Amino acid sequence: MNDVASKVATLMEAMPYLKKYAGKVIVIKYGGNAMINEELKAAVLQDVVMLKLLGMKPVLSHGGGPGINKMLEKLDIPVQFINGLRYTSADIISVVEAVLIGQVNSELVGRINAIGGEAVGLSGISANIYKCVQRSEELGFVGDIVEVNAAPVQALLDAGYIPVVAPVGTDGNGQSFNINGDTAAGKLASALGAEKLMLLTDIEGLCNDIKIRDVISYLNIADVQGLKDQGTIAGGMIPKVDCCVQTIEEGVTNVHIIDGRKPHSILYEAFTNEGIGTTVGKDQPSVGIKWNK
Ligand SMILES: Nc1ncnc2c1ncn2[C@@H]1O[C@H](COP(=O)(O)OP(=O)(O)O)[C@@H](O)[C@H]1O
Ligand SMILES: CC(=O)N[C@@H](CCC(=O)OP(=O)(O)O)C(=O)O
Repeated sequence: MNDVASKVATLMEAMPYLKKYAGKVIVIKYGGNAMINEELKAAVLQDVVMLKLLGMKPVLSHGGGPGINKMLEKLDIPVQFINGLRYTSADIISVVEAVLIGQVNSELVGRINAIGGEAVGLSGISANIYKCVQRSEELGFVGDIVEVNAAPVQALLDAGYIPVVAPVGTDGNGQSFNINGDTAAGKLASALGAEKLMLLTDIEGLCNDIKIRDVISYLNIADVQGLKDQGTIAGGMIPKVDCCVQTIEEGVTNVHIIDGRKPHSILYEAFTNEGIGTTVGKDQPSVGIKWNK
């Protein structure tokens, strides 16, 4: 195929997906180590703007854990995670807000706007978007979301803006809570009735073995407990997969864990027949699992 023919073929391959996703809400979770590299960050934000230009309603729900760690180290405050969640003292919640809202959110908004999108930055504190209760004494100011007020985010989408949302919530009485970025993105996707949730991460997808990187291309949620029991789903993948399961149970049908280190992974996932990473669902048997039996 010559060069022009192959470009046209790529566009034609995208056609059914463009039809399927037109006017639909697509929530993208961006965070972790996939956020550190500047070139990749530019590619992710270009993809988000591209989705908007192609007629979709993208929402960028971000994390920023590495930035929080860096700031805590500078301040000589110890970093501690319990089952993938950050111990968040009164001092640490101030740092979390400063980094996630003051730095990460405003940087992402500025960069989207610089490449032609119209982004508006919010956190879950804005209009009580993420109403929380304390998760446990042990974790300090970590919140469990008990209610999502998606109306302000929906209003921004309907007005043509790209909402960029930080994972900080509130008890509604002025106390802020730290929320895992994946959990917040999943809850927001469910509340918006999103067509698709994409969780960008720093690995190819859910793997049988992270040393071999053999990706499980389709994960039926019925197999999650078995994979946890045999130790395949571990570490940071636990809250990520739990979030996928909950989001699917709440009615979002297209949920994907994809490699945020691969440039333009969002466009690959959305508009190519192969897709990439791990699709999580409940409609077909898992593909690619190796059971240790
Ligand atoms: N079975 C698995 N497949 C892929 N990654 C896994 C698996 N088990 C544990 N992990 C770890 O989970 C990490 C991703 O989780 P995390 O670092 O919390 O993501 P992010 O910060 O991108 O949100 C991977 O880098 C990997 O080290
Ligand atoms: C409760 C909790 O652990 N909150 C996370 C919020 C940020 C986040 O999730 O960032 P990534 O997506 O970049 O990891 C934290 O403090 O690190």
